[in-house]
Amino acid sequence: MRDRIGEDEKMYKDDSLALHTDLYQLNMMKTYWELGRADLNSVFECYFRKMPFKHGYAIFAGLERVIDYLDNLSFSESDIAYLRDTTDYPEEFLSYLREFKFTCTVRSVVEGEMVFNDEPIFQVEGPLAQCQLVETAVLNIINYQTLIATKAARIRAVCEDDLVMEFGTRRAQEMDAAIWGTRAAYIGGFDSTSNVRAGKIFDIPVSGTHAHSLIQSYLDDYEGFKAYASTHKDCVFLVDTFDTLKSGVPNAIRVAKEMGDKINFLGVRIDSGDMAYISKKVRKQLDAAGFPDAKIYASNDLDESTILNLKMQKAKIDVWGIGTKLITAYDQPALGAVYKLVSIENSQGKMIDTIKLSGNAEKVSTPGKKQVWRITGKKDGKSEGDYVTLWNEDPRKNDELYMFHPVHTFINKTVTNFDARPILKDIYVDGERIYELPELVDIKEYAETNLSTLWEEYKRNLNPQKYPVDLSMECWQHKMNTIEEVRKSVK
Ligand SMILES: Nc1ncnc2c1ncn2[C@@H]1O[C@H](COP(=O)(O)OP(=O)(O)OP(=O)(O)O)[C@@H](O)[C@H]1O
Ligand SMILES: O=P(O)(O)OC[C@H]1O[C@H](OP(=O)(O)OP(=O)(O)O)[C@H](O)[C@@H]1O
Ligand SMILES: O=C(O)c1cccnc1
Repeated sequence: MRDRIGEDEKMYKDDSLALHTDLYQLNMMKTYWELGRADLNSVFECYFRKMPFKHGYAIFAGLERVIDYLDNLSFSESDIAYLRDTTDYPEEFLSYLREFKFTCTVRSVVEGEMVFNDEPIFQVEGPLAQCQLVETAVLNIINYQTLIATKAARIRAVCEDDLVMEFGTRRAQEMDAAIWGTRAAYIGGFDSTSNVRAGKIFDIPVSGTHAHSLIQSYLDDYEGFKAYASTHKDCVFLVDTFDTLKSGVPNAIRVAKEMGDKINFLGVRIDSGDMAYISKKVRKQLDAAGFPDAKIYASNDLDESTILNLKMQKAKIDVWGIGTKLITAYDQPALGAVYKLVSIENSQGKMIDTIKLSGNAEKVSTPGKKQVWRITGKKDGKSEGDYVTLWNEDPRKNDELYMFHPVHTFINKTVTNFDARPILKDIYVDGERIYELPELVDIKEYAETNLSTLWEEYKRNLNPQKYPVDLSMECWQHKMNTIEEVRKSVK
């Protein structure tokens, strides 16, 4: 009998995340282990192929959770017992898993960094079986969090300096998505969350108004607002339960006047109807009643395109509450990041770079262990593009850099007077973590300053210019040679 928390609970007391992987990873580990290949040195790299939401940049998020996963990666007794019950793995292999210790070197871009398609954003180097095991969880985490941080950045871009509140928990794809999605949204530019636990765990500012149910429970706007106001100092009244202009706002004003200094009447929230039309009317009502500083909050299936449209219509909205469309990445539910083997030790102990071919030129992987360099003009501090090199290259040694499109090579430029910054940083060296996680506010601030190095042309939400992600000549030539070699070998 396994050691369960309770009869009805599926969780195990010693639950671990080691089995948060696809069965095929364990099956491949078994092959490597049985045939003496488990400890061959290997390099895997993670990247995505298309910009999410057709946005000009993505914001990397997920490293904190990946670190939490890797720091604690080991098979528990119940994991081993489960595998014993459900697979034909021999005891020796189960013992190998029981002894498992993560000893890889991990490099990653840091959270808040701008990242682009077709460049490595995460790299794992070490024993083949270990690199293989972590693929699923690493992709699971990075795919989701990077997607949400990017969606948040798109929303932040149209909201300009307005406050943006995250309201997504109730619509999120379960609890983990709510918690980590909220954190990613904060990195991407949101100001606060409604999720109190996320506030507690990550120190994100928590904020909120009240729901229709409060008003419904009193069957009346006035009674509902009065009740809330008599029990809270800060008040934002939800005014659209029955009739925004005829009842909601007039009663909010009445209560605000009656309560005077006893409350901070922060404003009203609108959650339905034509928000351009209604917000303008509401603004007039509040101003006429002597509350020019009261803010108008809006929510209801908002996203960057409705917000932009509302702004175009000169809607008088000051604060935006965003749930569903952010937390579910409604218009693009997956980032599509992949994790590919780029180099493997052969039987003579030599590293051999590998490739995955495809009929589609953009899907052909780039062989070899690589670094990504952010190239920035020294004069203006603006990013010129990312330059992907083989590991042993250092563009800082060059006075000028020839940057060309890896598929359409006629698109090229020569860059001089530049800084080159390697963006893949050491996180673990031989299994030992050497990277200290920054505070979340610092990550958020980093994302913001990082973004200021990007030309406006790459930042607009609609049809942005394509930011260059180029291969160094050596890296490109190496890719061409490898393609040629593989083609010959399969003939
Ligand atoms: N002026 C506007 N311009 C563009 N989009 C708007 C405008 N006003 C509201 N919207 C958006 O249009 C959608 C309207 O949703 P819907 O048709 O469900 O109306 P609703 O007001 O929520 O309905 P109900 O009154 O039944 O709650 C929402 O996504 C909302 O954010
Ligand atoms: O629209 P979203 O972007 O997803 O933002 C979250 C939504 O959640 C609440 O509505 P809900 O109907 O769940 O509860 P309510 O009774 O408070 O309106 C809130 O009023 C928002 O409309
Ligand atoms: O505080 C709010 O207004 C809120 C919180 C969650 C979802 N919708 C609204």
